[in-house]
Amino acid sequence: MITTVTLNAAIDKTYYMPRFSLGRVSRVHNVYAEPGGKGINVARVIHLLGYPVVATGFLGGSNGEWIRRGLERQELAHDFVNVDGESRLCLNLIDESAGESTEVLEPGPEISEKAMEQLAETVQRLARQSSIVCFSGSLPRGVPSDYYARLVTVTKQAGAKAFLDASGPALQSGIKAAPCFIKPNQEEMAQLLGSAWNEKQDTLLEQLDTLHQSGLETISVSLGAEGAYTSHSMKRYRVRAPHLRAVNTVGCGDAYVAGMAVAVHRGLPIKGCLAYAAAAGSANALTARAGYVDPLDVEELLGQVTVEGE
Ligand SMILES: Nc1ncnc2c1ncn2[C@@H]1O[C@H](COP(=O)(O)OP(=O)(O)OP(=O)(O)O)[C@@H](O)[C@H]1O
Ligand SMILES: O=P(O)(O)OC[C@@]1(O)O[C@H](CO)[C@@H](O)[C@@H]1O
Repeated sequence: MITTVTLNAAIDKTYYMPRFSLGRVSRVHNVYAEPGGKGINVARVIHLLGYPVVATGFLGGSNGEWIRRGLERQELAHDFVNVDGESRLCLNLIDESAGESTEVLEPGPEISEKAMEQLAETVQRLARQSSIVCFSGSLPRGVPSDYYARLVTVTKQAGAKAFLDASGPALQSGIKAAPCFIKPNQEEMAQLLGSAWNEKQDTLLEQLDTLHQSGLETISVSLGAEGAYTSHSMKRYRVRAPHLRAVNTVGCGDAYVAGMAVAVHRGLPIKGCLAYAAAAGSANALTARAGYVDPLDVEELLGQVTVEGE
């Protein structure tokens, strides 16, 4: 099975409105409310693709209870640690006339030392039964930036592969534990390398090699509609995503991670993994909800993804 870890779970609300203007009243005509946060999205996409998955992390308060009930409705297996305080609400405001999305993300609850210990034990137990453990998203308050590194180490010691999709100090510190796979987008990659991402710049590619030397096997820089650039064991690949009419691109990165996890779990060769990950990411863009794919879309888009490289 695959385990996903969401430290900062959320009720994801997506508001569709004809027009959104700051400082004005905006009326919403369509609302979706879903259990979310990046790792929960990854788990849902893995489940929709037909593979066994368990979601863990922290849940708190009545929002946490709402998320738990939502996971049950979606038949998603879960094993969360209860915390004091409230799990957060994340808003995605979609302005249909401009075709723009604005996200408003709460910081999440304060996490105690005791809850962090409990989650480390849960991750160790689940990792022993898993091929892959995916860590995704921001850190709620009180969680130190090296917590992902600790959980990645626990995962590797338990014999599973660790995937990490984080940003800023959490990513910077997490990669010190050498996860098997990371998926920064261009912005996150620029933060990590200290310079704007440019796949033609040799000095940046050399920095990727330094990351490989520290044990990181696969680095996918996701590029939205442009696809992804991947460095795998010092070999380079360029994936072109299919052209499509995007409905909602929030969660595309999570669907990409889910596709990659499924493909690695199935033992596909690297080019097959990259194509499947991109097809899953692109399929998410076709759905109104964040962190959803129709498996038929994934199969169809797989035929339209191209992978160039070694
Ligand atoms: N507009 C689009 N058209 C086609 N494919 C897309 C589009 N946007 C995203 N994708 C697919 O999804 C993958 C991941 O997208 P992206 O780089 O936007 O992730 P992200 O920034 O991490 O997203 P998020 O944080 O919202 O989950 C891309 O590599 C691509 O395959
Ligand atoms: O604050 P984080 O954890 O970085 O991001 C949270 C979030 O924006 O990411 C998902 C889309 O990838 C949404 O479901 C969720 O609301």
